[in-house]
Amino acid sequence: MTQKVAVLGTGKIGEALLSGMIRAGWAPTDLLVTARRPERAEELRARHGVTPVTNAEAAKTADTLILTVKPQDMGTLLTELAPHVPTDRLVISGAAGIPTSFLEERLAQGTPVVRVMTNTPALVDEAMSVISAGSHATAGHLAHAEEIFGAVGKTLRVPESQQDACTALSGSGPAYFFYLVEAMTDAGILLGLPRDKAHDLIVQSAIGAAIMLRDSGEHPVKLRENVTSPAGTTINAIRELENHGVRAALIAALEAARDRSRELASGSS
Ligand SMILES: NC(=O)C1=CN([C@@H]2O[C@H](COP(=O)(O)OP(=O)(O)OC[C@H]3O[C@@H](n4cnc5c(N)ncnc54)[C@H](OP(=O)(O)O)[C@@H]3O)[C@@H](O)[C@H]2O)C=CC1
Ligand SMILES: O=C(O)[C@@H]1CCC=N1
Repeated sequence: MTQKVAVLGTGKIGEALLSGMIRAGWAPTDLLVTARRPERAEELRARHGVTPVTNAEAAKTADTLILTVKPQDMGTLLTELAPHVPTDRLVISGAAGIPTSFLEERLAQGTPVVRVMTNTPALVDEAMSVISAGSHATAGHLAHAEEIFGAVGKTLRVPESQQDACTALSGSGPAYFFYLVEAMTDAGILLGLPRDKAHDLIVQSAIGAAIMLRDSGEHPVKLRENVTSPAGTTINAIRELENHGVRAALIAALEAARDRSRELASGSS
């Protein structure tokens, strides 16, 4: 029997997931979407050939519901959905901070819930999605969530107690790398390079470094040491990074992201 999947609140992350599922072979006719604005629903239909429905219709029709609204909109969406979700549906939450218990308390007793934190590289099938079971989710439900999110990249199962930390690392993670590229491109301009050349040099260096990190099996310290020649250029840069507390700043930044994820747990702003 065909499994229907509905993405509810199809914004940036919902659409990234949806497009990846279609690239991976899901039939658009088996994918339902909901949106708050009619023009957004039509945009999704035109772009992907998926079927826009109401939240209630999605709840009644789809076997799996993936909720990709903002944490602050989750309470309202669940209030609307709750009367319509049969307990044999799998409900997946993609929202930062929101614990599975938040959904379980608002849905019918026994509804299986899975929490997933993915990231925007889903757009290029290189997402990192971390997956945790709620109290009624079985191994089969987790495997189904892995199948869906596996369409857009890697998946990893973690205890739910680690979800806020994972949100800080990989959920928000791409933003830190974009920020670094932005800052390093500015440095290139200071050093007299045209912006487009500086951008290309930094992006290719980032891609090369990322592939080495993934494929070489070497520790990042060893990879950095290999670049850092005695009395050379790199060590001068590293000294400045240490002088400016960049390592401490990153630790503090990720701690702040983890804390914000915890704050979002109640779904309030
Ligand atoms: N952006 C990211 O990098 C990541 C985001 N996330 C999580 O994904 C979720 C979505 O984030 P993102 O995609 O960036 O946000 P978006 O605002 O792009 O997407 C959320 C969408 O939900 C719609 N919406 C809100 N309420 C309803 C409703 N009741 N019924 C139907 N649609 C509704 C919004 O409509 P409208 O357009 O009218 O506001 C919007 O299109 C968040 O919970 C976030 O924590 C997780 C990982 C990474
Ligand atoms: O900034 C946010 O809250 C979302 C969650 C992870 C990435 N973006």
